Amino acid sequence: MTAIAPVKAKSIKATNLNLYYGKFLAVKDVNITIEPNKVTALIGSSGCGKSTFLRSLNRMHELVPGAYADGEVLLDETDIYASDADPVQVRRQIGMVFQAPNPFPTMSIYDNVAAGLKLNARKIKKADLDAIVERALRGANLWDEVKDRLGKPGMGLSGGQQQRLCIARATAVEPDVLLMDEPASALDPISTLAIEDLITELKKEYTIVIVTHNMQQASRSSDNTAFFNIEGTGKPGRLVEVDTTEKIFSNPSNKETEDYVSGRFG
Ligand SMILES: Nc1ncnc2c1ncn2[C@@H]1O[C@H](COP(=O)(O)OP(=O)(O)OP(=O)(O)O)[C@@H](O)[C@H]1O
Repeated sequence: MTAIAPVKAKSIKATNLNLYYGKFLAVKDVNITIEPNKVTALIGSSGCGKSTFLRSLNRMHELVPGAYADGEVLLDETDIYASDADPVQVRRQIGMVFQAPNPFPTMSIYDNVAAGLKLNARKIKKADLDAIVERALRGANLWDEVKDRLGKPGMGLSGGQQQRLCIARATAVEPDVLLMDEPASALDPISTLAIEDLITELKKEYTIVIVTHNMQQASRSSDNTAFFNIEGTGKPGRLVEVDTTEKIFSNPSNKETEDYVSGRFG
C-alpha cells in the first residue's frame, strides 16, 4: 500500500456528558480526552454504554427518537453540540464504521466510495473523483483487490472486503475522526487481522475510537483504553478509567478494571 504521510488529526474532549434515551439515563457523566492520531479502545461489559457513548461523539445518538445528550463534546476547540452546529457536517467530520459491513446494496464498488462526496453540493470533476476513490481504496488496503472491477456491486465482495470498502467510504470525505463500533466482530480471523493492521495504518491520518469486546484486539491495536462499567440493571453506564492500553491491561488503577481485564467478570 502507498505510505501515508502523517497528518495532524483532531482531539475529542467530552465534559460532563450524560446520554439519555427518553427518561432513561444510559451513560452518566463522562469526562474524557481522546488524543489525536491515536487509537482509543472502549471496553466494558454488555450494556454499559460503549456504543451509546461512541454514537454521541458524532451526534448519531440523537437519531434514536427521544434520545439526547447533555454536556459538552469538543472537536479540538469546536463544540459539536453548539446550537449553531450542523449535525450533518459533524458526521462528515467524524465518520462511523459499523459492526456489520453495510455497503449500499444497489451501488457499485466505485459508487459506494464516492457516495458521500456526491452528496456534497460542490460538483467534482470525474478525474478528481477517480483520484479520491483510488486514494480511499488504497488507504483501506483494498485497491489491488478491486481495481479491475470498480463497476461491480459492492455486495459482491467478501465480508472483510466489504468492511474495508465501508472504511474507504468513510475516509473518502476526509473526516478528522473515525468511530468504529466492533468493526471486526462479524469477520473471520484473517479479515480481522487485516482490519487491525489497517486501523494501525489509519491512525497516521485520523483519530480513531473503537468499541471492542475482544480484549486481545484492544491490546493489539489501541494506544489508549477506556473501561466502562455499570452498577446494575437500569443503572447508567459510567467511565471507570482511561489510560494507556499497556497500563489498563497490566496495572490498572481501579479494582473494577482489573477484575474485567483479568476475566473475572463481563
Ligand atoms: N435505541 C435504544 N433505545 C433505548 N435504550 C437503548 C437503545 N440503545 C441502547 N439502549 C440502552 O442503553 C444502555 C447502553 O447500551 P449500549 O448499546 O450503548 O451498550 P454497549 O456497552 O454498547 O453494549 P453491547 O456491548 O452489548 O453492545 C443499555 O441499557 C441499552 O439497553
